[in-house]
Amino acid sequence: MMISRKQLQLYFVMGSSNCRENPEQTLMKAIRGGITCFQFREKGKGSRRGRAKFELALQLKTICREYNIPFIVNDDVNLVLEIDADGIHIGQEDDSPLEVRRMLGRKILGISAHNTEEAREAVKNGADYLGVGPMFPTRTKKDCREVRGPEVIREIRSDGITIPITGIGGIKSSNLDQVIQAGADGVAVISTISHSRDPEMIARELITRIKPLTADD
Ligand SMILES: Nc1nc(C(F)(F)F)ncc1COP(=O)(O)OP(=O)(O)O
Ligand SMILES: [Mg+2]
Repeated sequence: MMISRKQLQLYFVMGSSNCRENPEQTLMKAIRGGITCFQFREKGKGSRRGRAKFELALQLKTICREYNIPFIVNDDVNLVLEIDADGIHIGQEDDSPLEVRRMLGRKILGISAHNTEEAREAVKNGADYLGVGPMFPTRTKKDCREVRGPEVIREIRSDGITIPITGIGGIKSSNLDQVIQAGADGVAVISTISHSRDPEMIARELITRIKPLTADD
């Protein structure tokens, strides 16, 4: 299963600990506002485990399927298989991409990359898209690598890498154009939407800015 450049335009990443209200409500509002892809990233202090994590994943997947939004799971290959998610996102410290690809078959495989070497390796290992960041300072991911900014996307593109790319890390309305002009097909956000008092309005504001900057498929 592929993921299109258009589906990567506004990629909402969220877990219950990122939300002001309940995650189902936050996701529904973000979808109404126009997000184009969703990642369930249930991680960190206060995140759900075991059965509670499974049930929340199922609920959020059901909502995404209703609105034809790709449902990606962060890190957890078994959960992807248990709930038949559309794909997975893994980073440099997670399971090996070749092993994950073997287990997932044709599902979407997203891989984090922080430089051209990691990007090239990820493409060789069959990534369907790259998540590159952190673009700007972020408080969401405590163990993130150094902030390199949109320049690293420009470097990856000038290395001849053409697969879909989304930028992540500290992205908001006022800085997303730099990420797309550097060569990303869209942006991934967590707290810009999940901490907002009006997730629908902020998602709409973001996608309205993104659309004119990105080529349609
Ligand atoms: N979760 C992510 N999603 C993306 C996305 F593609 F959505 F932009 N890019 C990068 C990451 C970071 O992935 P990783 O380095 O494994 O850290 P964590 O598992 O803590 O998220
Ligand atoms: Mg990870």
